[in-house]
Amino acid sequence: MAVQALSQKEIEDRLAELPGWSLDGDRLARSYRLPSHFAAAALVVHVAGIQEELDHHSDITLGYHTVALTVNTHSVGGAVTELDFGLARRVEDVAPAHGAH
Ligand SMILES: C[C@H](O)[C@H](O)[C@H]1CNC2=NC(N)=NC(=O)C2=N1
Repeated sequence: MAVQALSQKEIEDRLAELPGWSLDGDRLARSYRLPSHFAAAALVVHVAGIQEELDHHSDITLGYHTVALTVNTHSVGGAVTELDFGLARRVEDVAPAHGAH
């Protein structure tokens, strides 16, 4: 079945399982702090690999000791879908190993 926009309630239910993530306008968002700039850059590269694997891509901003991600699903007009939560969960799985919090 084609991917569908999630309802507000479906988004809230899924956000409750993803501490640190929030809805920023029409995008799922999270910022991480990292112990160094290189650690932040390494997280970006790791996430890029996951995004290529999933064929689903966030907008990522690399800061000094920060990485900020926002994502929605272009193919449904920029709504939040299960694909966005799938990416968020994968990022959560790898972020701690980079010292992200
Ligand atoms: C052709 C390719 O599958 C699509 O362009 C993918 C790539 N990455 C994507 N990323 C995001 N965030 N939304 C999409 O709809 C999307 N579509």
